[in-house]
Amino acid sequence: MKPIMELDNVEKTIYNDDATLNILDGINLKIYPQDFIVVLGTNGAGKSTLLDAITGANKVTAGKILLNDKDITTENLAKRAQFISRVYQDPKLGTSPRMTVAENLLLAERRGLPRRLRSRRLKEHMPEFKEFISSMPTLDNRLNTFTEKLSGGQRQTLSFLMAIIQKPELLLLDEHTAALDPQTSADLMAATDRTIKSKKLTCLMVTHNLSEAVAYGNRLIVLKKGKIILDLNTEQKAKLKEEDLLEYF
Ligand SMILES: Nc1ncnc2c1ncn2[C@@H]1O[C@H](COP(=O)(O)OP(=O)(O)OP(=O)(O)O)[C@@H](O)[C@H]1O
Repeated sequence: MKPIMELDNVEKTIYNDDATLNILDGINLKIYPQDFIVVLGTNGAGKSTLLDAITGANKVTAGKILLNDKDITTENLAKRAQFISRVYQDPKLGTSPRMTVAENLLLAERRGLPRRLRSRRLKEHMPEFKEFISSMPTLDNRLNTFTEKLSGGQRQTLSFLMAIIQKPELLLLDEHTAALDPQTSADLMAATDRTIKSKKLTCLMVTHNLSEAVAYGNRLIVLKKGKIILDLNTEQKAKLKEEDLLEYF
């Protein structure tokens, strides 16, 4: 099987006045279709820098990034955003507060299309959006609610739906449940997992939550000081227990 994404010896080096920091230090990773890879690591391990390197928010200093065999190492954020989407930790990022849930979904569905094709006829899309949010009970009957009136959990759920509405080649989840209360976080995580499976998405998820890391995904990588120090495949991950991970922290 061909990988969707390949990181080949990726490095991010920062030169300070008196020190050289290897924030990403020779990352080699192949992400295959329908992989759900969990990324764990202590604070400062390089997780956000890795996601920034993949999206193009931060350019790498060495190595190559391939998307479906095409070298995208020098492509900018906007170009890559057609294929790669990201959900952040902060419920305020990713959604427009003064727009309704349905308007936000329309914006996400039309993103990247030429202006003349960005239909303003929201009404026509309502049945489709109703169906689209039906798997997310927390957003039931909320299509006409202004986003600023939603709870943090509802807003994160909307951010997640906006990130997948165009079915990205690669979905990046950047601790997307971390800012929520434990029950809301668990509910969104379970809904995320169901959706990734049913829509056959390919996903890379950063988390600090060890039980989530054990329970979800088919692969697990641990980052430490910019290097991948553990890379478990599906079989190895199936045998994994939470306590096995403690030694890496
Ligand atoms: N522009 C920069 N200049 C200097 N140091 C940087 C820069 N960007 C990141 N770093 C450092 O690189 C390391 C990795 O940062 P990064 O944010 O990727 O870690 P992380 O694993 O996402 O951490 P966290 O779990 O705290 O979010 C940190 O030590 C950080 O201070």
